[in-house]
Amino acid sequence: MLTIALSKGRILDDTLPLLAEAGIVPTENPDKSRKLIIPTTQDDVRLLIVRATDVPTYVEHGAADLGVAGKDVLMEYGGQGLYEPLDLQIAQCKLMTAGAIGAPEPKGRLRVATKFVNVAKRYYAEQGRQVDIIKLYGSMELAPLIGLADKIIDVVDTGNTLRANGLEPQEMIATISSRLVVNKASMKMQHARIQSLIDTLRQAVESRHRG
Ligand SMILES: Nc1ncnc2c1ncn2[C@@H]1O[C@H](COP(=O)(O)OP(=O)(O)OP(=O)(O)O)[C@@H](O)[C@H]1O
Ligand SMILES: O=P(O)(O)OC[C@H]1O[C@H](OP(=O)(O)OP(=O)(O)O)[C@H](O)[C@@H]1O
Repeated sequence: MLTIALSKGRILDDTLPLLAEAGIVPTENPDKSRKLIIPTTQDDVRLLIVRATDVPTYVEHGAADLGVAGKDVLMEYGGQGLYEPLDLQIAQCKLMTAGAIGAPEPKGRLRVATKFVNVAKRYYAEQGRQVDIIKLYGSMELAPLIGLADKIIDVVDTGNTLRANGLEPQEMIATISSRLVVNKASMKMQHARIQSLIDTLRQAVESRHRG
């Protein structure tokens, strides 16, 4: 059995057409179903529906053989516990700092609100900047508006969410897309099978970006 961990929403929506190219189609609509284990048209392949931030955990521990996770989530998760063989070039966005439009740069310690605590620590440590990181789980854009923080670190695509809240994008930390991740033991034990799936997905990604 091959188990693939995916999160509902944009990752699922953008990954299903790629899996379909490999002949893997869920037997029920994962967006509508309440089930968390979804069989596919291939008897020996199933999907696990997990939170986006939990995908690396399922795959590193071998609860799933493969998964799809945003590079932002992988950077925050850290470690060397996973193979990351393929950029699926989906869910593309940027990880950025942002602050209130026109706000002066604070002189002393910077207060930064984010759900990417580890990324934030690393980023400011590299710059030698003293910061207080404030962990949030969502609605980050609120923090500078309400005086909880000077800046946020979040993913930005169109910039509409920032603009709607009087914020502007500032420094670019990383360009982001979703990656196929593979459990290390699975990659050894089921090498031929997983490698052939990676090859098929790579071709699907390449042909999509050619035409
Ligand atoms: N507006 C966006 N445009 C493009 N890609 C995005 C955007 N927002 C997030 N992403 C990417 O898609 C991935 C999944 O995002 P999604 O919104 O589905 O989950 P999440 O809300 O981050 O996770 P959770 O629901 O567990 O908090 C993110 O990790 C990021 O890489
Ligand atoms: O720059 P933008 O295009 O506004 O995208 C950025 C927003 O997208 C994400 O939220 P969410 O997953 O809620 O995004 P969604 O609104 O696209 O569903 C993210 O947390 C930002 O708030």
